[in-house]
Amino acid sequence: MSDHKTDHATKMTWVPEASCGMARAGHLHTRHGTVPTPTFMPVGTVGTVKGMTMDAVRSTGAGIVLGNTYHLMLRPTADRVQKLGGLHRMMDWPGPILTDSGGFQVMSLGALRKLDEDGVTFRSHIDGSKHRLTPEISTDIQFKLDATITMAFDECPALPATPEALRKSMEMSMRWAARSREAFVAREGYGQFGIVQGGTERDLREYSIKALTEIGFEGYAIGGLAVGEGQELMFSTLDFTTPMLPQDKARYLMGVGTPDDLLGAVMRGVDMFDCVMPSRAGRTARAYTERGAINLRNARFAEDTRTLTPHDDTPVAGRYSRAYLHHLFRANEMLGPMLLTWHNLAYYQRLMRQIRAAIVDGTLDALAVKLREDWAKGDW
Ligand SMILES: CNc1nc2c(CCc3ccc(C(F)(F)F)cc3)c3[nH]c(N)nc(=O)c3cc2[nH]1
Repeated sequence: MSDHKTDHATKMTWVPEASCGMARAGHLHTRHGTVPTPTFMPVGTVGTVKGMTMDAVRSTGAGIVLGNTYHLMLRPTADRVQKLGGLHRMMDWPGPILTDSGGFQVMSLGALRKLDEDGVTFRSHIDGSKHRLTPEISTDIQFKLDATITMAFDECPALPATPEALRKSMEMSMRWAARSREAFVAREGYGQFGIVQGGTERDLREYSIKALTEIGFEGYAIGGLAVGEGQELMFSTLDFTTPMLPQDKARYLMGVGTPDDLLGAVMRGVDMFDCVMPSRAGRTARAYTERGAINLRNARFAEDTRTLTPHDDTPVAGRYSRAYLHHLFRANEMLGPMLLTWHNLAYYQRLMRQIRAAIVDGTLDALAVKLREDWAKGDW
């Protein structure tokens, strides 16, 4: 058995196909299949994309789904997921799975957290039981989950924060990144992503990228954003951050975003995205369409026989009227959130396919103008 440290298994790779300005189109090759980028990854927090069967998720064109260390370590526990054959088998998803390392969720969901240099101690938001996460524990949990892409264990500081507080937090996250890499078991087609921190400070982002690229990861996430800084500050941070990242590795902007966020971030060199918005909106009667978002609980839809979108490329879009969806939400029927989550995820995947095609044929700027015009028009 080779010592996994020296094991030269070819880990996952990202291969460029085309570029248009800062935007890139490529393919992420992994042990569980190849995914075209840019790509939007549906959030599958506790081993399910809420309200969706995996067949439905696949029908939208999704390539990678997300899972979460924080939630799964609490329930059903990493040992049980491992006993059940890992996340792929448990949730019947043969494609790549990316798991977050849990630190972000501890700070946003966990109770009575105690953060120290070694890691974080917290109480479960489910039953109050005491738990600990460190770079080593998080990396080991992600191994047991059989994550295709493992995220380094980091701290995502709340914004606004002073440059001094951001520097201290980022430097600790870089020490945790080294420990996460040390604990990572290299396997053919699997990979681990480092997470760039440093808030909106150029010098801190530069320091963080230097630290992570010296350690060496299969991909790099841009963390510490989409925490209330607003789109303008997020974009200006991307403007100086993505050019400093390795050209030949995938970039993942964590927690982003609205359709307009995705478009702007792809144009600033980002390849991978995750966001709870399309699925959470689907559960709250908010539908994303080519003309912006609409709230289907609104009485104006009660007899609107039109479908949500002219596209009929999913079992939802071409079949159900707004009036029917309005009725389902008013009646509090579970089919409402199911159909609308399906529609919203399909809309996000269609948007990413449109953006990718425009990068390949060099028409991204024209597409951006058209998309923003239509979103601004509002419902037809
Ligand atoms: C919403 N804004 C945001 N989300 C952020 C996230 C969570 C991303 C995530 C991953 C997986 C799931 C899963 F539930 F589907 F599994 C859910 C959410 C971050 N995660 C880490 N590690 N560092 C960051 O610095 C960071 C910054 C983030 N800004």
